[in-house]
Amino acid sequence: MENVRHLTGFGNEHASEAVAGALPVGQNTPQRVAFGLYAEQLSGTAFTAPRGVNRRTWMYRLRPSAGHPAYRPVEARTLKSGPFREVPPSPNRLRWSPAPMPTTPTTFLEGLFTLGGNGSPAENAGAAVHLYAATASMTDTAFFNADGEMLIVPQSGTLRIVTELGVLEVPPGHVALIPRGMRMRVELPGGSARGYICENYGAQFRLPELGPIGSNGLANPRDFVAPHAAYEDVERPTRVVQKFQGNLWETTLDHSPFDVVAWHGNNVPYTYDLARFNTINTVSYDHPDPSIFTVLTSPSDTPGTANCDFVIFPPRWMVAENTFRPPWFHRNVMSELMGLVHGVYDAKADAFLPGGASLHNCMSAHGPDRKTYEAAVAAELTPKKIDNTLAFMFETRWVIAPTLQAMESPVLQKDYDACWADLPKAKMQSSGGGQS
Ligand SMILES: O=C(O)Cc1cc(O)ccc1O
Ligand SMILES: [Fe+2]
Repeated sequence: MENVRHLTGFGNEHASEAVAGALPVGQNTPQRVAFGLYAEQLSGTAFTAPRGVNRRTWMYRLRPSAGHPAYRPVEARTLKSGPFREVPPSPNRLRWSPAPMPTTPTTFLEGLFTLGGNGSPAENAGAAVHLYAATASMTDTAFFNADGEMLIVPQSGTLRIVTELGVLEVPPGHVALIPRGMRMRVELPGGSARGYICENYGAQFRLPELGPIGSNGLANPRDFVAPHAAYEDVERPTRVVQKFQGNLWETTLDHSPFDVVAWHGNNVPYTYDLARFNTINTVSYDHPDPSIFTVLTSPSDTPGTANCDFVIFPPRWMVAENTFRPPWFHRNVMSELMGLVHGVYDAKADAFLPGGASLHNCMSAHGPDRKTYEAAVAAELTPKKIDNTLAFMFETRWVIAPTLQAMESPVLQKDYDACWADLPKAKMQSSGGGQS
C-alpha cells in the first residue's frame, strides 16, 4: 500500500504530522501549541482571494521563521530577473544546444542560468525561464523565492528537494512545483542533474478547465503528490538565500529552517509524473492546437489568455487520416519556449536536443523543419506511436526577452533558420488565377 504514504490531490486541504499530536485539532492557533511549537501561516494568495483559488498553509515549527538576522545582498551571477531589458527582444527564431555540465562543484542554486522571460516580480505578472546544471548537493543552505513559484522540469538526474513541508523525489519525466516563499534545499542523489525551471511571477499554476472534455482527463488531480511532514532538529549555521525583486539576499541562521513538525493546508509543494498525463488527440483528422496538451496553467487577467501555460508533447498514438500529422507551420500571438527531456520532438528531426531549448516569439514563423515536412507528406498514414519522447513548452501571452548571456552563449545555434530553408515551392498548374 505504497500510496497510503502519499498525500495526493491537486489543491486539496492536506494535513501531515511527523510526530503524533503535533498538529492542532479544530483550530490553527491554540494559545499553547503542542510541545511549544510555533504556529506560522504561509499564504500563496491574498487573504481575500476567491475560495476556489485561495491557498495557504499552517506550519508548526521548532522556531518561527521571523527569528533571523538581516539579509544582505549577494551576487546573483547568471540568475537574472524581470524586467528583461538587457537586449532588444529578438524577432528571430532562436535555439540553444545543451550547455556542457560545470567542471567545478556547482549546486542547483549556483548553477541557475536564466535564458529569458517577461513581466517582472514587481508587477506580479510574467515568467522567467532558467536552466539548471548542478554537480553538488546544497549543504547547510536553504533557498526561497519571494518572486514567484517554481515549476522544475528535470532533464537528467534525480532531484531530492527538501522543503519545509517534507521531501520530494523528482526524477526526469516528473515535475515539481514549489510555492512562492517555501524554503528548499536541492540534493543530488545521483551526483549531477540538469533541467529547466519556469519561475512564475503571476497567478499560481492550476489545472486547466476541461470544457467539453468532461470531468476527467489531461492531468488528473489525484496524481499530484505532496510530501509528508519531515523535520530537521539541527543546530548548525545555515545560510538562507532568497530571491527578492530580482536580487539575491542572504542571512545565516544558527539552525536548520527545515524544522516544521506538522502542517496543514493547500499551499504545498507537489510532484507530478508526466507519464500519468491522460493525452487527448485527434482520432479523425487534423493536428489539434497544442493547448490540448496543457498540464498546468497560470491565468492572466484576460480569460483564456495565459500568463503561462505548461504544455507537454508526450508519447501518443497518431492515427489522423488524410492529415499532415506533425505540428503545422504557424505564426502565433503567444510566445513559445520549448525544451526536451528525452527523445526526438515530432516537429524537429534534427538538432533540437535533450537539455537544449528553442524560442519562437510572438508572430515568428515556425513549424516542422524541412526533413520533418518531407517525411510527413510522404508518410503512409497507418496508426503510429510517437514513443520514447518528452518535449514541453512554456507558452505565454508576453514576448520572452532573452538575456544578454543567452544571446552571447556559445551554445546558441548560429544556423537555426537553415532548417526551414529550401522548402520547395508549390507547383501550381499554369492555368490558375495567379499573376506573374
Ligand atoms: O511550435 C511548436 O512546435 C509547438 C507547437 C506544437 C503544436 O503541435 C502546434 C503548435 C505549436 O506551436
Ligand atoms: Fe509553435
